[in-house]
Amino acid sequence: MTVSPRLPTSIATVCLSGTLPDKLEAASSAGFEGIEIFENDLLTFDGTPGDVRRMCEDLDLAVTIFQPFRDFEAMPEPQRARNLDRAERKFDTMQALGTDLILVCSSVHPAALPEPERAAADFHEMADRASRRGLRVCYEALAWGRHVSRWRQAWDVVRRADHPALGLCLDSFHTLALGDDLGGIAADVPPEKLFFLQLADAPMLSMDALSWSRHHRLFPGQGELPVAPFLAELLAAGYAGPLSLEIFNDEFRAAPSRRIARDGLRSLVWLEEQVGRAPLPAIPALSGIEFVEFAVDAEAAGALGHFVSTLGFRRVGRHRSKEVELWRNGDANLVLNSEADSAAAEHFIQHGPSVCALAFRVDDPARLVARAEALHYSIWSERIGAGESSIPGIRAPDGTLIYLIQETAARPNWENDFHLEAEGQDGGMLGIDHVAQAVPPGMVDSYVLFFRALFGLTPDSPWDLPDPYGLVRSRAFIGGEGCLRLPLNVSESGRTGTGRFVSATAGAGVHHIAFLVRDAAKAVDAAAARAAPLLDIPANYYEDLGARFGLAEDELAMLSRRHLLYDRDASGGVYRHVYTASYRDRFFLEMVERSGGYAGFGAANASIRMAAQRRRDSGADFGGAESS
Ligand SMILES: O=C(O)c1ccc(O)c(O)c1
Ligand SMILES: [Mg+2]
Repeated sequence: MTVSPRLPTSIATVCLSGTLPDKLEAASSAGFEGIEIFENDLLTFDGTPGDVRRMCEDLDLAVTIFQPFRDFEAMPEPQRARNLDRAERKFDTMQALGTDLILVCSSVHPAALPEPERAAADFHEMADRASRRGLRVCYEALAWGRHVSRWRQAWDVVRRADHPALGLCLDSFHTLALGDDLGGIAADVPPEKLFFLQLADAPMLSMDALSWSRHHRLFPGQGELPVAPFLAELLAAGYAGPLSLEIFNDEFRAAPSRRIARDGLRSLVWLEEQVGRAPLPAIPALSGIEFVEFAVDAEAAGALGHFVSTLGFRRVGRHRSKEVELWRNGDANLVLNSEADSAAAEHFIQHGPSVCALAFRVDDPARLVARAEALHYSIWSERIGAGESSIPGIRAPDGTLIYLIQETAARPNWENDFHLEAEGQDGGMLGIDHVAQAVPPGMVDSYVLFFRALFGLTPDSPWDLPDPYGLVRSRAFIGGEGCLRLPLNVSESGRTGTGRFVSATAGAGVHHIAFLVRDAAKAVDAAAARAAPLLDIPANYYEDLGARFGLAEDELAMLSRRHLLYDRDASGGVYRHVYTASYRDRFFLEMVERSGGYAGFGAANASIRMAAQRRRDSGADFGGAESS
């Protein structure tokens, strides 16, 4: 089979924030080849269409389409004649803009007639006038169109109109939102009638199509619609025009346009891989989190070291050439980095004591780096001393580094980089179970794309977690057959734990690290003996737990005595877990025991945890100098 060359990329101005020049600049600098000029962006611009054309030429952007032209077809006179005049005026604009294609979306006008032959006659006339100027027209079914809402109805009109300057525009959202598909399009529609393609994804929501479309569209890969099969089918039918993104999204409109444009281009690179067009370096096997690295200064390193020591961590190594400590409990590693002039130091200045890097174990780091580059993510390599390991890092959307550690049969060789001081002792932890991040509302979709497109993580079902001061929405991303678990938490309220984290640290980042233990009860007893700042859980919780799960009295007493939280899934898998108070209102730790294949995160207990943390934090926060 011959692999066709990749199709030109394009993005609609409506996807991006800012003025028209900002939008063009962002699209061009992200690497798009084409731009859809959304009419409103032209109307609000105080230059001429010719100025827009020149800006696009300077930025190497082709104007792929001018859109939308609304409420055109099947109107009674005199609106019919007026609409054709209106079209002529828009043709003038198109010529000045330097595009030959206009999109007409299906009419929502109450007076539009339900007669496809009338619509076809109008389109024949419009296309005829367009073709006299070397222009073309394409017709798109809006999911909420008055008489035309499906692509087959739009095709029926285009077929009847039978004019070479008239074709179809397909938009994945309008088709997929109605639960429709492109079934049979290759048999019915000749390729030369497939004029334009708009790509958009969206989360599954139950709401009317118009509100869904105008506020919740996403780039392909960020939502849940089957956009890749949609594209594959259209390519099989012979579509050869641009791949153009058309996203109406409230957060995109407010976010920095360059980040959003970059994500858009990434989504198309990923989509072309999904449909087998332009393969990327394959995703290597991921097998867990080798370490979590904190950016600290000397003072914070002391306090944080004390904090984690209450969970049984011990300092086991010092870096051979840098101010970096390795703390370990069993197979869980924490790195405390206070080295000046490093990525960690930069992170510390911007965010204070916080997680600046995660290290994933990967069977082929170089291949993942190549994939990251193909997806336009930035790569970081830290300055190293002689003989030390060079560990590649990838920048996450908030600037946190994801280091890639070569997975080997044995544990990675920390000896290269660290003087190990206290080997041999084992605090018994089995590793890092999951790492949750707090993300500001406008950043979530960037993370979703990062996790899915780069690492191939799959999203778990979303959860609403009620904090006493607002709702936290949570969604975990899972990879490596469950070895890698990364919940993302977002809150519109600045007063929730998640919201306060985001403002305290000026950005996104890790606010919770869970360690896997063999026996939660033993782990709690040991931590309590070290005066760990564990949360107090109210008696009401255990009352309800007993009622919900029918736990035996002695088991319930065992849990409540230790303030252990408990969850059980439908197939009997059990989760026992305990949380600490937060470290300076920033992040907190958890110890978890999983049995019977439990795969969740105890989401049912999150509200109990958040309320307990607020009680705790409004009293004495654990600052490291003293516990409880
Ligand atoms: O929401 C709209 O009106 C609208 C306009 C033009 C489009 O291409 C579209 O998909 C939707
Ligand atoms: Mg559209």
